[in-house]
Amino acid sequence: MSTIKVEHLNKHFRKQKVLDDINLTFGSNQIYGLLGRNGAGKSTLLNIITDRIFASAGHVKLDGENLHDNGDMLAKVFMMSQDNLYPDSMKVKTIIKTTATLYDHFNQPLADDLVKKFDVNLNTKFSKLSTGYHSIVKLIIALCVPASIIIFDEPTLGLDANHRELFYSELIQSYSETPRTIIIATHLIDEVANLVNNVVIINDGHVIVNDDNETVIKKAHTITGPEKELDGYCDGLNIIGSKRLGNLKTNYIYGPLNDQRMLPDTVKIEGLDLQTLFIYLTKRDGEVINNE
Ligand SMILES: Nc1ncnc2c1ncn2[C@@H]1O[C@H](COP(=O)(O)OP(=O)(O)OP(=O)(O)O)[C@@H](O)[C@H]1O
Repeated sequence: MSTIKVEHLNKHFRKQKVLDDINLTFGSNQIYGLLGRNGAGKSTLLNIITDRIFASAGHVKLDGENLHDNGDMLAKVFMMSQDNLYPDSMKVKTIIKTTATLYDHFNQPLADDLVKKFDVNLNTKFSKLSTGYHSIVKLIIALCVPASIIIFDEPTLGLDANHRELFYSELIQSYSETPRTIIIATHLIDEVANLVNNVVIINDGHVIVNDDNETVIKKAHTITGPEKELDGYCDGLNIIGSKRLGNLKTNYIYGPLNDQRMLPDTVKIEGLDLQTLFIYLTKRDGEVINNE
């Protein structure tokens, strides 16, 4: 069991309220996508979970025990972020070796395999690695440590498309061999949409979506038709955005449809992908998307 509970969490930096009464459960052996716009508070939340910074109020518990200042419990949580934790002059092979000595069950065969697959030069100093390889070295370590909760904060920063694909497939492979709780904060929503089984969206310091992937996608619809028929059909539904193309209008809906209502022949309902859903749910007042 490794369940993280975030309870009534608040964080301000001086007068700026960044997290406002956040309540979340990250369940055992699930993969979470933590999504939010720039500055939404994702890294702040993850830094509080891993006790790198303090909450202004509230708690984070792992299996019922407070994580704050709790070395035994914090040892079960590993976070890969863009923060540099390694000395610049340290060679990659020393970083991996040192990490392996810190963890009893570090997966050395996997580390060796990933070094080959990602074509990492073990003799390069950390400071001399390219941006992508900085991320790759940290990803390899995150995949090999025996923590029961692995957090990735922007794991693919700087990775080319081939290396991103490789990372996602290695993550799935590693998860299927050793299930654990995984939280991925990312802006590459399309790329993780089929990888995560739960979606958490933070906006302006609040959780606005917190559900399993299937439920989220079931509630998300694109409905298109001539304006009058479309608006009649969509009356009372939760319309999160609209756009017009010629004589046709599209409404984006997040929430239940009205099953009792007749669907006009001219109106078509389709699914809505996670990225488009995210864009409309987090759109700011007055912000223009897609020439709406
Ligand atoms: N140490 C700090 N001191 C002051 N303000 C901070 C600090 N850390 C974060 N913030 C502010 O808190 C807000 C949330 O930042 P955070 O890094 O958590 O967002 P994020 O969702 O991870 O964003 P991004 O996707 O751009 O990385 C931002 O407005 C940021 O400027």
